[in-house]
Amino acid sequence: MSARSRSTATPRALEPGSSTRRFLGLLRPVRGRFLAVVVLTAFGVGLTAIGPLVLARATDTLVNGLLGAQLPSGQSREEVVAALRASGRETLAGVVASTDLVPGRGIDFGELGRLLGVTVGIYSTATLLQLVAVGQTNRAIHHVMLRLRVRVERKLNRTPVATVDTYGRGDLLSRVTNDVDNTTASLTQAMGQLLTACFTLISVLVAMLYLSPLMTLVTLSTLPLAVWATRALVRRSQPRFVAQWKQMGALSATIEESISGHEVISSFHSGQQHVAELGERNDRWASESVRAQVASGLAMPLMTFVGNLSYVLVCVVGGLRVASATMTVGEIQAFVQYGRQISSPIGQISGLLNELQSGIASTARVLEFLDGPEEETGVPERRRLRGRVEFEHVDFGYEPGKPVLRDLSLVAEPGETVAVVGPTGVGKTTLAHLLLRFYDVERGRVLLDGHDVRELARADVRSHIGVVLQDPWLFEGTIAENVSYGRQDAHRSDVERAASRTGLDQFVAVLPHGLDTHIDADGANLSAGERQLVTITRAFVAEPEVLVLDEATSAVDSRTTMHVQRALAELQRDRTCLVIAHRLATVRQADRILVLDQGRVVESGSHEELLHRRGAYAELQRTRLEAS
Ligand SMILES: Nc1ncnc2c1ncn2[C@@H]1O[C@H](COP(=O)(O)OP(=O)(O)OP(=O)(O)O)[C@@H](O)[C@H]1O
Repeated sequence: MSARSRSTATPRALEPGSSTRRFLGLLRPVRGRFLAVVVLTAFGVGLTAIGPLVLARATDTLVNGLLGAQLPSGQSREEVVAALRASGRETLAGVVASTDLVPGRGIDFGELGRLLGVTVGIYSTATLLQLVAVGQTNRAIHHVMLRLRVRVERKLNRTPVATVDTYGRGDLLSRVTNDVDNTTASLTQAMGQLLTACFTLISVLVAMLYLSPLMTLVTLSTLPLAVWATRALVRRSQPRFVAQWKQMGALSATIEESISGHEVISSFHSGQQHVAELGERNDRWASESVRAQVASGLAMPLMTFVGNLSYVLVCVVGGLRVASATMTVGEIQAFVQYGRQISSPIGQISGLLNELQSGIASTARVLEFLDGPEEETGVPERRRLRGRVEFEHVDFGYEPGKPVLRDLSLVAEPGETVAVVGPTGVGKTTLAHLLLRFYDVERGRVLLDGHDVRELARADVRSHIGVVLQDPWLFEGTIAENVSYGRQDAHRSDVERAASRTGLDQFVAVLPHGLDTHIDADGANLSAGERQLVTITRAFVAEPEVLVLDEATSAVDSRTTMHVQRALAELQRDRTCLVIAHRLATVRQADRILVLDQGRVVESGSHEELLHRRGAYAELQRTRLEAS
């Protein structure tokens, strides 16, 4: 691979800080809705925090009534307190002094009912606001997710082949599926639970401070312990989550291999070996996953423990405060409630931050892919070329220090059929990769009608080159859709004309819906020959000036060979044709045969000329004949 293309093909890793920023940046397109969610959540949670204050009043009304009913009427509260103190009942005196009861008066049910009504109203409104916030959150996240998936889909279509190779197909698959899902789940949590937890923390803190700064301090005295535990857990779990998602990528790669190579695996009975490898990767993923989950799973029990500690402190100190008449029983009850309300968001925030780490790690992987190099887009200029192909002193290697082509030069004149032969792995297919700009040369030039292909847009180059590969690629859809894939603006008449020229029409005539017959993914319900006829017809529709045939007839059964040969001959007529020949039987008709060896063209001529010369080609023929 060239130094230039190598540097652009390598994906860059994101800085940890910038990935968090960009994770939150995903919410930018829905900022209006996000703001609405923030406001709704703030009000909803704020109301919930007011609830215990009203309930405190209700409790005090109850305590006042219960105590008051037992005290003699006709005395003032102060007189009752003094009498209790005189009889040595200090604690009860303190409790009575902390209230505003009227001796002899029982429970004020009217006041109690009103307070309970207010409480129900507060909690109902809070629930309603939070429900609306959840609805808005879901809509916003749905929108963000949709945009992200569209971006990923677009990017996939623009990612250069070289970059896909760099990631590895399985890892890429995992980035665009698992990591996108995980990003979405984390955003939902960040926008929902995390927001609620943060607002709860703030509003409860304000309510507690309003009631009693001292008791607030007592309630929060366990906070440093909670913060320390949270930070320790986050530090431990973040690298574990990154490792977990990395292992998930590797696992997906193995699964993808076993699906795409299913037939080969079955035919070589190597299923067991594959299962073993899958098992090993699965184990590695499971072990990373367990480590990550154990680290983050410790958060909840730890926070519950800290919460309970604070509860005990509030009860003890609160009891003393009531006895010393500085607080009411209702207020202490409110603090018990607040203590619970505040311990839950502290625990939640730590747990959610842990999960967010996993989401941010996934986002970094998705963004790394989205930031990766891409091919220029745009509609190719549709102008006719003569179709002259030239490789001029080309040097190229996929990996540094491993050259494949060395100072290679060749010319295919317009309309000429040039076959390239040579030992396996010598670089024949690489010629097609360079011509199509899947990769760029390291040194030298590849010229199309005299233009350096690197100076033309990739889409432009490819619009002039038709490719028929060894392994026909078909997608799920009708035969006509598969054929017209060769040219976006192809009409039905173009498809029909091409089908009649390649003979595909005769094959589809017996199918139930002709050209509109639906084919499975990869054309599994067609024979190999039929699949190839479809791809040849596809190349026909595109009307390219140059054709690359990658040993197009190798996978064809004898019944269809003749048809495919005829279709190919028709396709080759009046076009420059580069035949990447992996078998020698198919090259005899070529105008010229080039023999590649050690990265160079070592012989050139017609079949007869080369045989006569008794050089590399004759040697290749002889070894092949002996081998067969
Ligand atoms: N994407 C890639 N990344 C790294 N190396 C590659 C890549 N594609 C091919 N190669 C290597 O480059 C060399 C040339 O490969 P190429 O496919 O061009 O050979 P070929 O002559 O077409 O072989 P065959 O006749 O067996 O198909 C081989 O050593 C191959 O292993």
